[in-house]
Amino acid sequence: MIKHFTQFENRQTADSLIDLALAYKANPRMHASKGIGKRIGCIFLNPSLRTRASTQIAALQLGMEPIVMNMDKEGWALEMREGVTMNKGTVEHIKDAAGVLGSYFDILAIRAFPTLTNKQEDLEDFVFNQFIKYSGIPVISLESAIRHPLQSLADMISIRENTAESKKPKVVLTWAPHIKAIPHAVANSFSEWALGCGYDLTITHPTGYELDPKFTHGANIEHDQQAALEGADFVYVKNWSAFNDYGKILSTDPAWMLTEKHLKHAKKAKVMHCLPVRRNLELSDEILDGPRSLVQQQAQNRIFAAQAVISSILDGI
Ligand SMILES: NCCC[C@H](NC(=O)CCC(=O)O)C(=O)O
Ligand SMILES: NC(=O)OP(=O)(O)O
Repeated sequence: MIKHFTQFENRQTADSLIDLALAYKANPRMHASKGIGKRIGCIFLNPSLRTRASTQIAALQLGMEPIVMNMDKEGWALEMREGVTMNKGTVEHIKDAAGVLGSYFDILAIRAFPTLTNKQEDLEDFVFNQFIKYSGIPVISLESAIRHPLQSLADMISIRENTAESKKPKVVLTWAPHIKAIPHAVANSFSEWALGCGYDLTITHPTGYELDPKFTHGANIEHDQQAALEGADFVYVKNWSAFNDYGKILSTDPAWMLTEKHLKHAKKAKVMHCLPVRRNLELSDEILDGPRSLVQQQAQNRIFAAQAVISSILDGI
């Protein structure tokens, strides 16, 4: 039983969510009436393909009614700050909006990306936490300013499925080039979950791309990408913008894009990415279309990750 799902809690909870997700993968309708009469609201303040579809499928497989609201495009502009005179662009205060949502739904799920300009606000996960504060019901993160726990849970499921029981895999998170300033959430959460699940994690990136140490404490940081990749069992490819020089792009060096050549000393490595991926910028076609790629499996596991999380929250309602 869990209340909110916003981050890695502990190994035991993670292991039981992974077990439950794998049980749902084997038998998606095994609790088809568990959520009958219950409603989940999925609130998107940013675009999504996988999270939007997989969360609805997960809820439907439990008998729940999902309602999706693209508040960024179709909702009133929300005021998040306390005590302001709303005489500018914002139309409705989060207190009022989240209060209403809390009365309509049994579970609320929110996607709220970072500003990448206001570091303090992003680090507090301000927008996401305003929904928790004012809705008064269980909340699931669909990717907040600093974390993407449903993605990480799906990633841990995918690693488990591709690891022999006796083996402790070497997991590498490698930075990749991008043309835009990209959030830290996926990289933060992947590090938090991989370390929390007891994996041997190496993170490699150009200097200046150090992540928030709160999420990477215990990982081996290696600036030499070749050295980091040696003997890897799993290579997670992801771009993120600088954390210290907040939200900045410090490098677009194409040499960091993972290709087969980079994996000559990691012959068995499986390659992961949360998607969407910019082909031949972040990751090469040859890898994405080849036998190493786990990206489709990861995306499929998003359904069962969400189903395990929703089911565990339903246990407490
Ligand atoms: N939810 C999965 C990733 C979402 C987001 N990617 C992006 O914004 C990609 C945008 C682009 O490629 O233009 C991220 O990395 O946090
Ligand atoms: N991986 C992921 O969260 O994808 P979407 O942004 O499409 O939901």
